[in-house]
Amino acid sequence: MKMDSEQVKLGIAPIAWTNDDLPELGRENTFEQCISEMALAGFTGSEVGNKYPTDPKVLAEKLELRGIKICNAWFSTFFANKPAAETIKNFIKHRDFLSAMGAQVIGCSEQSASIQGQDKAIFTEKPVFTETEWQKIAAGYNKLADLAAEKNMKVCLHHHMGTGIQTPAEIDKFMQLTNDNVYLLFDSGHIYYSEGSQAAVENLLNKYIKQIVHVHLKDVRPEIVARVRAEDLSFLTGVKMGTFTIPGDGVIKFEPLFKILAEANYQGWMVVEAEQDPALANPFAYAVQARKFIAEKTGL
Ligand SMILES: O=C1C[C@@H](O)[C@H](O)[C@@H](O)C1=O
Ligand SMILES: [Co+2]
Repeated sequence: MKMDSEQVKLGIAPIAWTNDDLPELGRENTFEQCISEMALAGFTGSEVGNKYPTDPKVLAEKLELRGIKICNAWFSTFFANKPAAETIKNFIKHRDFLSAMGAQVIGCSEQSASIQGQDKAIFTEKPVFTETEWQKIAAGYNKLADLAAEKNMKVCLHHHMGTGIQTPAEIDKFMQLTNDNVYLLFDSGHIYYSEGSQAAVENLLNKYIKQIVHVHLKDVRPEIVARVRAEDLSFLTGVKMGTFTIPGDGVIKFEPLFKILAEANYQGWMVVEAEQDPALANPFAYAVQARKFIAEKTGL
């Protein structure tokens, strides 16, 4: 399915080079190596990792040399279990940094009670929000959306394993409770991991296609997910074992996803995000392979 390169841009996340959730993975990889290899592999966008310069001017100079733009950076919200003012204060700083970098979306995840970074069984110990918590979350995201709009930006929710907004029902609840200016970040890997079927991935994309403003292209190795489930392992143990990989290297069929996006005239970034152990999965080699796969399937 052909996609229009004027409308859809391709990025890649630094997490394959250096994993912020597991700093021992890729500690040796430098920021310069990471962005140079992204560019060499044919990507024009990146998200932000913890080795990136925090001064927008310095960061922009390094990226411009390589033809790369910042398209998003992860932001953690804690509306259910901390005072809203705390999240809002941090959000404004994050928003202003991303705005200075020219990004148009802000991908957020509700991290209250999240177990994604903890040594807990990912399939059985995730949080479930109470009605009061849902109300706090919805009010908080409505506020963030208004703050983002002040800079002509959009807030989108990253549904994520190990959080209270992981399953289709939880995503539906979030989208119903929030205003129309709160959008969705679609992550193919997280919805497959949660539900275990291609149908769930396609259903979510189809259902919210008009409200999806950012896409993470992530593939899943089902044999690793089966072990994580059978042995009650944590999310990060799974990552180290190879839960995720680049599109085209796992179980997800990406052709139907590209078709849904193209037919809906999706405009925005698609970001390859495949955290693996860089000592086992060379990030540059995987980036080149991912870029080739996307070119073959979309013409981008
Ligand atoms: O967008 C993401 C950011 C990472 O920190 C996270 O754990 C990863 O799985 C993801 O989808
Ligand atoms: Co993601």
